Amino acid sequence: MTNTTAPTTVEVNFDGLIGPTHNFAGLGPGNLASWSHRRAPSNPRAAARQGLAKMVRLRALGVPQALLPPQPRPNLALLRRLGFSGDDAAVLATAQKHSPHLLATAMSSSSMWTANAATVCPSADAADRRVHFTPANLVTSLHRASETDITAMLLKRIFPDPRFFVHHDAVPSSTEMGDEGAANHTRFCDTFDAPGVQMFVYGSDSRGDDASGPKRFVARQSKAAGEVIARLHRLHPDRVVFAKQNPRAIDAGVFHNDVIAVGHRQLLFCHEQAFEQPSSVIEDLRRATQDAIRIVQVPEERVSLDDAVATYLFNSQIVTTENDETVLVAPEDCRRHAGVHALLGELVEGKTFDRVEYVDLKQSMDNGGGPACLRLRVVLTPDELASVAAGVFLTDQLVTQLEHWIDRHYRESLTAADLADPDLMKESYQALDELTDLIGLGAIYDFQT
Ligand SMILES: NCCC[C@H](NC(=O)CCC(=O)O)C(=O)O
Repeated sequence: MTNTTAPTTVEVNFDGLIGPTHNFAGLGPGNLASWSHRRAPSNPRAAARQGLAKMVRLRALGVPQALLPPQPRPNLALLRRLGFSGDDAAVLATAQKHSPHLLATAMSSSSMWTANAATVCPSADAADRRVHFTPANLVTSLHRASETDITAMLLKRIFPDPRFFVHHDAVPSSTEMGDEGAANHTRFCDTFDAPGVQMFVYGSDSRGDDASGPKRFVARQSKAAGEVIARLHRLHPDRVVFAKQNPRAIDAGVFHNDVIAVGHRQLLFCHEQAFEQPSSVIEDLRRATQDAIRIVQVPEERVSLDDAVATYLFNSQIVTTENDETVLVAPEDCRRHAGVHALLGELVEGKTFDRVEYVDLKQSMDNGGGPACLRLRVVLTPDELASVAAGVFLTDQLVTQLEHWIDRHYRESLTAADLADPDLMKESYQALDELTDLIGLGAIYDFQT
């Protein structure tokens, strides 16, 4: 690589920095890992270190890497709104006494999974040539729905210039318009500067075919939300595809489509059970991309739906490195599973991927969040990139600072009983206060004013 290369449009990964109150509370609807680890002790320091190490790996591959800071927890405003009163310590203590579930809701570090923060459309796809953001309403669960307002605020701070960026309100919060953001949204393109085709995947259709929906778990993403976002983001209808999730997959633990499918440039890598009608999805994608798309479907007999969910194979990230290699960044669990590991060997041999790199994200994985859940992809032209708040981009210096910051502020372990500890609240606010300074965002949270 020479440094005379002209600046190009890039895809930046915005990973959620895992917060100091990371814990396991079994809060994720239809999320088997979250449920099976409920009330297990968590390791916030290890969690944050694992997430940061993943960001460092991606940056080393030549992928532009930035972060979104954690949201303030405890969410005292939420607890007060739920009727817990008194001073801060009393609010925490009464919540713990009367509803440990609501206390955990107000302590969740779930904003780490930034694939659910928003749906983002690059300027090349929008009629007004601006980047569009719609924060997700996450209406299915209270702990996640209470992320939306802060997410919207953070995105406006980080992408402030109205010449380049449009920030929409979240889709109205109603179960018929459930929206979980980019986890159910995939964009296909040749190079990042070229116009893309966007696929909106949904589990429920408010127009009344819910009899064919999942039986065991809730469908979190609605078709209506995707339609709203496609309109707001001013996408060309010929370049938008809607695809319905297979209800059997949702019932097997595929609570977001990114548990079963991942796209990058013109490649869609998915399980054959991902969609209700795979052949019509393929046909629609072929038509919209004018046959440019390559689809690699893994059959059930190679990897069962249950094994796909258990290993999070399809929650891998696919990236193009600075040497123009296509690399799959997969959870360690895929290396440990003989069948999945063998399949990945074949995919490398067959040149679907040049290489597979494995990352240890155990703390996030135990709550149902793999590599792809932890990142929000934002495609930016050089001018757009130059206008983004610079402090959120990883640099060698920031990495060292964050490592020290985590080690200084995060507890090694947390149990459900610790969640009401007023010292944990102080530690968490103190950590975030230093962090927002470190990344140049200043005082942005209520507790800082
Ligand atoms: N994209 C991955 C999201 C994982 C997330 N898990 C959670 O919220 C678990 C939280 C807990 O159980 O403490 C979810 O299910 O939405």
